[in-house]
Amino acid sequence: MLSIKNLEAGYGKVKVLHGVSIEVPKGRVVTLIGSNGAGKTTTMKAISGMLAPSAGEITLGGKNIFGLESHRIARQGLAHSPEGRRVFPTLSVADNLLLGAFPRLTGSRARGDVQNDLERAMDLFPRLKERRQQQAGTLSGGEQQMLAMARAVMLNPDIILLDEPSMGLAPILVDEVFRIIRRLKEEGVTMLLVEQFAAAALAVADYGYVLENGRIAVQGPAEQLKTDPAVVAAYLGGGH
Ligand SMILES: Nc1ncnc2c1ncn2[C@@H]1O[C@H](COP(=O)(O)OP(=O)(O)OP(=O)(O)O)[C@@H](O)[C@H]1O
Repeated sequence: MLSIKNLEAGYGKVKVLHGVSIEVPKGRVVTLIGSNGAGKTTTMKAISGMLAPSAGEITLGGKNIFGLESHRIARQGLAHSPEGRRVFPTLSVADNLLLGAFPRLTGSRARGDVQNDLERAMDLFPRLKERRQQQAGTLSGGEQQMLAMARAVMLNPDIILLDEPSMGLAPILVDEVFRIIRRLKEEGVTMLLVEQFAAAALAVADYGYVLENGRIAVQGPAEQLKTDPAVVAAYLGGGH
């Protein structure tokens, strides 16, 4: 499905990724873990076109998406729910969600029934359903984060990149986010997940990669990583 080979990217002259290779098979959840500054967000941005990668190969369903502009990559069926709360503050919750479907309406992908998808997104995110007419800018931070995630779902994508969906959320909302990820997985949605809660990410994922200083240091089935002494010591110790 999504195949990344020897990806290199950075900011100006500073190289952050030094040849990252990741495979995300169809229907699977793959997690990318690593400490602060390892390059997780940079990897996600380079895949979705928010940042222009400098070298490597990226294909989605066998088609090249390396170096394409982000809106073209979205049309190919890749949704990116970025870190932070990127919503349109003056629009309602429902209109934010409808905008999530926009790339697919203007692209070559099937239009599908947008209204149906809106109802499906509301069912997945009950908190948003209760607030569908509320201005997005007046939602709580956690709710805005959920809205950003729901908007990615609205693209009806082949794959969703989720960058720290639980960041800054109260514990009860973190549980809700993971419940939603689990449900999307049951529906067969392919996901690449970056998460600060490595244990929770490995519990939902099929496979994991550990990024250290812009390189993949360890990879393996999630079950295996959960008991890997180096991974446990660095990422699954107290507090995670
Ligand atoms: N816009 C930018 N300009 C310059 N350097 C940047 C920029 N964004 C990130 N970096 C640097 O790139 C490196 C990797 O950052 P990145 O955000 O990808 O890490 P991360 O693994 O996602 O970290 P975190 O878990 O803290 O979000 C860091 O050293 C960071 O300072």
